Amino acid sequence: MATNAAAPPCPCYDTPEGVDILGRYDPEFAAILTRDSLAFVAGLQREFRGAVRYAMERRREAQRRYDAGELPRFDPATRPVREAGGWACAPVPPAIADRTVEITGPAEPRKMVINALNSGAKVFMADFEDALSPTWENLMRGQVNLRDAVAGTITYRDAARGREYRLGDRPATLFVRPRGWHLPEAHVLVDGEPAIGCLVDFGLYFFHSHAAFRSGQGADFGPFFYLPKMEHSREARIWKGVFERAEKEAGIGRGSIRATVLVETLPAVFQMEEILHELRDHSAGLNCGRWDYIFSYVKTFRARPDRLLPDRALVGMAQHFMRSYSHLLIQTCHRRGVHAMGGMAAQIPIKDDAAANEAALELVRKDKLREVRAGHDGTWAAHPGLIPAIREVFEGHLGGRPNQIDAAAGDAARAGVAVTEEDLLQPPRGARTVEGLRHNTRVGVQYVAAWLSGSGSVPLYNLMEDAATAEISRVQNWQWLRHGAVLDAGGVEVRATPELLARVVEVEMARVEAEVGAERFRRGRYAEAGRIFSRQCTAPELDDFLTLDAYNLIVVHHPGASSPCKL
Ligand SMILES: CC(=O)SCCNC(=O)CCNC(=O)[C@H](O)C(C)(C)COP(=O)(O)OP(=O)(O)OC[C@H]1O[C@@H](n2cnc3c(N)ncnc32)[C@H](O)[C@@H]1OP(=O)(O)O
Ligand SMILES: O=CC(=O)O
Ligand SMILES: [Mg+2]
Repeated sequence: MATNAAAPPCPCYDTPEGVDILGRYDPEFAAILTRDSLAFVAGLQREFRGAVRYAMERRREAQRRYDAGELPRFDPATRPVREAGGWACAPVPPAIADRTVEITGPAEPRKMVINALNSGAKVFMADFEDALSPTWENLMRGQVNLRDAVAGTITYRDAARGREYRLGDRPATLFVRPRGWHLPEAHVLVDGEPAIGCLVDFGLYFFHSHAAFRSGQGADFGPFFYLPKMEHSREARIWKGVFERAEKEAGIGRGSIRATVLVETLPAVFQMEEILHELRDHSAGLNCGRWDYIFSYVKTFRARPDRLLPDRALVGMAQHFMRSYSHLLIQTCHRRGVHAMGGMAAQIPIKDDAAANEAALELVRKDKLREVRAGHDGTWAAHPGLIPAIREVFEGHLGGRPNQIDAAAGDAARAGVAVTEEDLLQPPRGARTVEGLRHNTRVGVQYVAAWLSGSGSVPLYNLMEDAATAEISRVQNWQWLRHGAVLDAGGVEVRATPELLARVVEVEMARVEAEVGAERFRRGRYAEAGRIFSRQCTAPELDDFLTLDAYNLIVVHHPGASSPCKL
């Protein structure tokens, strides 16, 4: 009997004991997902998963207390940490003394990574978080891009436009933002369970790049990270443990790794000193993640009809609670000797209308001037086209100094120690309108459609939209419906109800279809996005994260991807 010729061995990842890869096999990804790098990631999972589970349970428990009427506040138990004058964070590494302008963008596409590194910004924050839809392809390509960026070998050819991309002479210094603690990575199983997403992001990048980074960009320090969405210093303590383990395994000095923590949840603003204290040997300061912070304000106060937000467009840094947050962050960082980073203005360049473009740039300039006058040491830019204007504002104000950490100057310092719990919680003021409900819906649906299709940051109506800004749209609609907010409809008052939202979704979906064209609408995931967004806005209980709920829709399993080969 004739036998089949031996089948070619099926390509699959070579995994250590207890690790399974369910994502598509690709030889490029296999160079990232090596047996040794996966063993490193698995070690992190096994040591820290219990602590992460506990921290997530404590988040839920705190929320139950807020739902019952308790307000977030400074913790009396950690008063000594806040009031002690005798401690400071480790000195700032010379390589990141000057962070006046930082560009952010997703770690994939590759072209964007090169553009960001060449943008003239001091730092590029490569994002696995708000700006990246965490598909397997994006995550793995992002890892490939960052490895090549650190090695200095990253190039890209845009065949359609006949353009070559390569690194310039003075690339920005790389920071990497892994996902938040709450997100799983369903394509990597450790002991049969989905891995913790941020430990996959951190672990793979650290494993492949720490040596090249430290001998190149970091000048003996690094790698550098941004840490998102924490709610309590116990979560920073887990990162400290992760860093110490990584440093030990890599044989590099304790305190090499540095991280800037985004203060972008309402509970975390009451924990800034404690977070810096936990990370004091690894700290690279704090950042005002203003968009997630607004999202978190709504989420924390989900049960309270007295905390309804006005239209999203009115909740800016001029609101008392936002200004107080930025001032307290600056005071805290400067007291402890680290950078107080500003946040993201949502405007991006407008290509086809010079006057509108100038108006957008002016808004960015004003925002940045407010930041640097308040005492921020640097800030974020969403787009390379904004960097000259932002640099001019920051460098003009700093007058040759790399930062103003020691200056004790600025509005925040002048405000003294006066930022109180009441300041931080003061409800924002402004109108609530049906147009606001419509705008939230139009933006939310388009963002979810883009995210499901693999794009985590998109331009919509001349603004940058990412997971954080989209979350505001979602939770604001939910909050208004939940509490039956009275909305202004051009002089007439109407109440937010599920029926009103259903009508708004119908009208806005039709408008989006007309704007993007019937063909793109049909091929895109707009209808699915409309259903998800509506469901989320009308859910009896608020989902913690839009991206957690929608994550299953972007998971694509290839069960034969890791050894022993099962195909
Ligand atoms: C709330 C937060 O977390 S904020 C931080 C997370 N969010 C982000 O990082 C958003 C970053 N910004 C972006 O993703 C983009 O600017 C967008 C999606 C908003 C707009 O991008 P585009 O539609 O590509 O803009 P546009 O067409 O004007 O781009 C012009 C060029 O600039 C490049 N570019 C635009 N933004 C960036 C960026 N942030 N980094 C690097 N390059 C960029 C584009 O790749 C394009 O390059 P090319 O000329 O070589 O083709
Ligand atoms: O991550 C930044 C934010 O504003 O959210
Ligand atoms: Mg954020």
